[in-house]
Amino acid sequence: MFDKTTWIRLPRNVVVGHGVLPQTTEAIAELHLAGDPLVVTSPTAREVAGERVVDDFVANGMEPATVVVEQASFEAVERVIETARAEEAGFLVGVGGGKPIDIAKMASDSLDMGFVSVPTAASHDGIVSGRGSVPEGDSRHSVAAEPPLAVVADTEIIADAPWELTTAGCADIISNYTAVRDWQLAHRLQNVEYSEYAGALSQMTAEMLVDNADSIKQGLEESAWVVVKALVSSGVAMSIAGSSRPASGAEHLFSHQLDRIAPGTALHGHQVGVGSILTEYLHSGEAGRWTNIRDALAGLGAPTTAAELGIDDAAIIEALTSAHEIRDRYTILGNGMNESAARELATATGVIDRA
Ligand SMILES: NC(=O)C1=CN([C@@H]2O[C@H](COP(=O)(O)OP(=O)(O)OC[C@H]3O[C@@H](n4cnc5c(N)ncnc54)[C@H](O)[C@@H]3O)[C@@H](O)[C@H]2O)C=CC1
Ligand SMILES: O=C(CO)COP(=O)(O)O
Ligand SMILES: [Zn+2]
Repeated sequence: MFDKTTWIRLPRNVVVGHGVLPQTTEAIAELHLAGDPLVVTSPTAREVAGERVVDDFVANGMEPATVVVEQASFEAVERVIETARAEEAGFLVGVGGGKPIDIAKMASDSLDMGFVSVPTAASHDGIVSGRGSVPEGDSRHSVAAEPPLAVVADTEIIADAPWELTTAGCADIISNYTAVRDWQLAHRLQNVEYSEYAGALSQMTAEMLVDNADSIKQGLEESAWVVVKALVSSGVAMSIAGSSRPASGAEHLFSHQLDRIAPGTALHGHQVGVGSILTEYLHSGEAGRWTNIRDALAGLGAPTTAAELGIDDAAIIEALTSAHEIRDRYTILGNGMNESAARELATATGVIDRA
């Protein structure tokens, strides 16, 4: 008997473009959500977009409340949940970079409430996905959470964000190459369920971003457009898969370990980009495609070395040798790398200098 079931949870309205922020109210009206919004934002994002979103809600006859969060923590998620209950909010709107969006996403999952994502930076694909990432104990990877009902990405605002956030978003997309490689390997070796559609979409998204690299330049608003579209596509791939597998393999495990070993030093996307150089080398060897990944990252102005990440060599080796331990996700790291193999890999790829 055929007994497969799948739920693909996707945003209904995705609005991307120059000056679309005021269309947030319209994109939400179409969703027929009941009640008033609770806007979850951060101090900077409030200035660049949050206040305007609140004013537009008021102009449309709503009574919005606001919570300003600074850190991605369960304490912040709890604060949002309590405020939503106290204010009797009907739905949540995350305005900002990855942190306020994750917090709104996680809170809406607990509250069983609709959630809308208004990214002010294109820093990674969490701004459009149904995955939430808040550190808990030793865990840094994402978990299933409420996907946004709508995404409103104003490229004028995103293009004005610090450039490194955009190059981090690019690198998060480029890392899809190795994530899919790891997923296919896990399918072949461990019979992990693989989705051809999600794998192909994720891989194509990385290819299209690299093919369009010429239009990704500091000061060009088109860059924000290209990167946001790629992040949406990557988020859809994760929704089709029902997991982060299409966009997260060993390069993400490496990055999650760096988040523990050297917290707050480098951006998520930049770390996974360097991780991708390393794991592509493991997949295809010295003559393989790792140089294409490195050159694509370098061309976009994303880091390709430990020094450019601002992370010391010892932390790179520690992350490489411990990354296989942190999640039940089979990758090219297998049962783990020993220290000499990790050092050889990191020096062969130029991520660290030979001692
Ligand atoms: N849910 C998921 O699947 C994923 C979640 N994450 C999480 O996302 C977080 C990192 O995301 P980020 O976006 O880097 O963090 P973030 O929300 O802290 O933003 C980074 C910085 O950019 C500033 N910023 C944002 N937009 C701006 C604008 N338009 N103009 C000026 N400044 C602006 C913010 O104020 C902040 O200082 C981490 O907590 C990480 O764990 C990372 C990857 C995937
Ligand atoms: O960052 C992600 C995809 O780009 C999410 O991956 P994780 O599930 O490893 O956190
Ligand atoms: Zn990522």
